[in-house]
Amino acid sequence: MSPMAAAMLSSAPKHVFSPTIPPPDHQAAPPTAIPKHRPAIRRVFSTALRPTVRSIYLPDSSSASPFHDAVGRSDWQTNFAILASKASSYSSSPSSSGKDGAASSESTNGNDGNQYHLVSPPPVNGPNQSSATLDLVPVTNLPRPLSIAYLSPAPKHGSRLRVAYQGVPGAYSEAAAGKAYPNCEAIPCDQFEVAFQAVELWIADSAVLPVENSLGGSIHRNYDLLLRHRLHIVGEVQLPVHHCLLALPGVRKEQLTRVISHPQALSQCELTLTEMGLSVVREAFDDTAGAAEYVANNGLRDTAAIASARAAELYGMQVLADGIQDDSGNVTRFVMLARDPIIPRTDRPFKTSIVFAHDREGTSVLFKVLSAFAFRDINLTKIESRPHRHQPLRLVDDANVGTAKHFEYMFYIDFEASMAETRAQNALAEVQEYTSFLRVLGSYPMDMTPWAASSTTNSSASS
Ligand SMILES: O=C(O)C(=O)C[C@]1(C(=O)O)C=C[C@@H](O)C=C1
Repeated sequence: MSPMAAAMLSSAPKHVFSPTIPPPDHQAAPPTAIPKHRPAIRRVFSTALRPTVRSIYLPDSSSASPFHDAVGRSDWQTNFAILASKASSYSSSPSSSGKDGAASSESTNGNDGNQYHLVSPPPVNGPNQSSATLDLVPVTNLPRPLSIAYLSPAPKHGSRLRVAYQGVPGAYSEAAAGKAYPNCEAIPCDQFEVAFQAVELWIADSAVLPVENSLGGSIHRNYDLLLRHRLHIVGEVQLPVHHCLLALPGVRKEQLTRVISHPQALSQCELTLTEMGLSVVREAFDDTAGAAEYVANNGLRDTAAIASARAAELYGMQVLADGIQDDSGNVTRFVMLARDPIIPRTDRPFKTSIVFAHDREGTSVLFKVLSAFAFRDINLTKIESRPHRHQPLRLVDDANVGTAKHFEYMFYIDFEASMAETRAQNALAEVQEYTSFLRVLGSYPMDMTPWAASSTTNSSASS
């Protein structure tokens, strides 16, 4: 890899900031760092068996220690978090004098039933020095040192790869996680942002999140989060999305007054729902499978959910109509995110994702950026613009009179080339000249797996 590519991929923060752009909201936590001032993620079980990462933000003062409860606890909790909270939960004992200048040491039973080993430091000024602070260290269950195995993004210690996704089991994102990382342990998160945090806090090894759908378009929230967080795109998966209309067993279409689902799913089925002649209001829900679970848990006989066939199975729902997406070739593209970038290669098709902003007036900057790729015959597969949150408006007129303002944007581009290729490095070197901010979000293998259009088309949607 050339020095330029290496610099771009290994030290993203170095080349990304311009004086006009403040640093991101927070940085990825290094493995051993305990997030003292970071909002806590706390686990809440919404069903007895299903751990879901939910973002309930608590002020740090609500925890007895800065470590305790700093990360969500659950079955899949990493040894990191267990170690961190153990290390912090050893309570200090009332003070006790040391004996005759030597460190004292004796055993006692703690309130928690553990046997503790009392250790006091030697008194500094002789035997009568009092109130040496005691550290209580449990004799049993001593904290074990971290080993290199826990510092690896890949689970070399024999466990399965932990992959965070947004939604609950049965969500399309769960299926995408399974396609991206076969045999992974999929970790449900209640929000996209929580999935980012789960990776940053080493609760998960990777996250798989949707960025665009062939019918519904971009999932803007994830574009914004890509910029606010420091994770790298290490891959992509395209998932055919086949929607079903689900209702409680025995419910007929005529009884329905409401359809709930993820906004993307609702928009992907809009025409079909209308054609089906349903007299229903549409309501947004956090995710498709969560909508099905909600209908099932609350016994709602007037409400249907748009979700997958797997969600129907999981939550005991009846499939009223199958294949209700407006196009049989409905596909959602997901990105795979990790704490570290992968090394770009040239032996297979790669894609690179970048984001940039410019602070020069005039529209020709965008034209120049695009021409940097066109000139080198690099195909662009996606362009997205998002409001520049730190600098939403630009004053064109110094006098600030009239309406001489225009919106400022961040531009996201995906192009078909690897950062290991000279033409891609040269294109980015040129782009850097025109822009005030440039960040490579990732250079990763393209998903080339052929997928068949859904065999069930919307015309088969029937009760
Ligand atoms: O709600 C789900 O099941 C999701 O996985 C989310 C999501 C999305 O955000 O676009 C993923 C794929 C489908 O396009 C519909 C919804």
